[in-house]
Amino acid sequence: MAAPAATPPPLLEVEGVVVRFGGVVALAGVSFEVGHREIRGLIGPNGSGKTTLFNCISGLCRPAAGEIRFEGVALSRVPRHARARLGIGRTFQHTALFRSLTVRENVLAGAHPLAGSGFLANALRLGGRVRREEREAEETARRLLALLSLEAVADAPVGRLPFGTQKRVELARALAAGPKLLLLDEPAGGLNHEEVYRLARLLFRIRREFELSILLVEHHMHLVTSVSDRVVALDFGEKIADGTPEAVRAEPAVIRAYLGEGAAAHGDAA
Ligand SMILES: Nc1ncnc2c1ncn2[C@@H]1O[C@H](COP(=O)(O)OP(=O)(O)OP(=O)(O)O)[C@@H](O)[C@H]1O
Repeated sequence: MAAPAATPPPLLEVEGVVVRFGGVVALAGVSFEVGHREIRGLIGPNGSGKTTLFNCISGLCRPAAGEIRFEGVALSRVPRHARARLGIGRTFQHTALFRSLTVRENVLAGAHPLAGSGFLANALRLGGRVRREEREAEETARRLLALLSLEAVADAPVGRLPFGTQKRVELARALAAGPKLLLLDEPAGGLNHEEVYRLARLLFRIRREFELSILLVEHHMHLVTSVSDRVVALDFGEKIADGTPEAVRAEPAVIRAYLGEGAAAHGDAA
């Protein structure tokens, strides 16, 4: 009889991660998982450790203890620059774009073939392959500009665009690199009600079309609870809840963290 097939590991496993900044414990042994094609919300009041956790996953911050695994690979062994190639993409709370370049150039930078081919190979003999990858990158950029409704501003310098549009450019740039996991840091920041609604539909579409998972840091509670399959909540660097959006919203520790002592008896979080 054939042995049962081994279950593949979750896409991302965060295990006992600890980060300290001097006397401040930013993460106090946090553990959770992100499944394949899952939209996972990450919530918590200001200073609860969400950005620090993103920084540990993307390699900007090194945990003092614990481990993070991506498709079973321990990230402590993977340098920061190699994590994008593994399939980890990210957007930032305050965007990190090339402001003087156009929207199209920024998106192309995310998909640039030299990232895959290597400068030396390009210089020596792989000209044909690089040209093909260049064409593919342009096609990817064209598709992403259409998906994110950026065609009309494709040739405008990013720095002159409204913040909400810049956030879409950053999302397009992150997608251009073909991530398996997308870390989104407050994508709804500065968006109006109608734009938040469109963002929710866009996140579902991105998951479906790119077959990826999303870890979403967001203060906009309605967005998080309407798009996430599961939500993890932090407070002062500790995990205080992990489960369905409904269960996490109703969790007394979450209500206390958002609304203060005494609130838990009265209702759910925001
Ligand atoms: N580079 C740093 N040096 C010192 N302390 C830091 C540093 N980065 C974060 N902290 C502290 O670590 C804790 C967690 O901060 P973090 O930015 O991860 O929280 P957050 O949940 O992302 O907050 P916000 O919702 O306001 O973005 C806070 O107490 C913060 O002051």
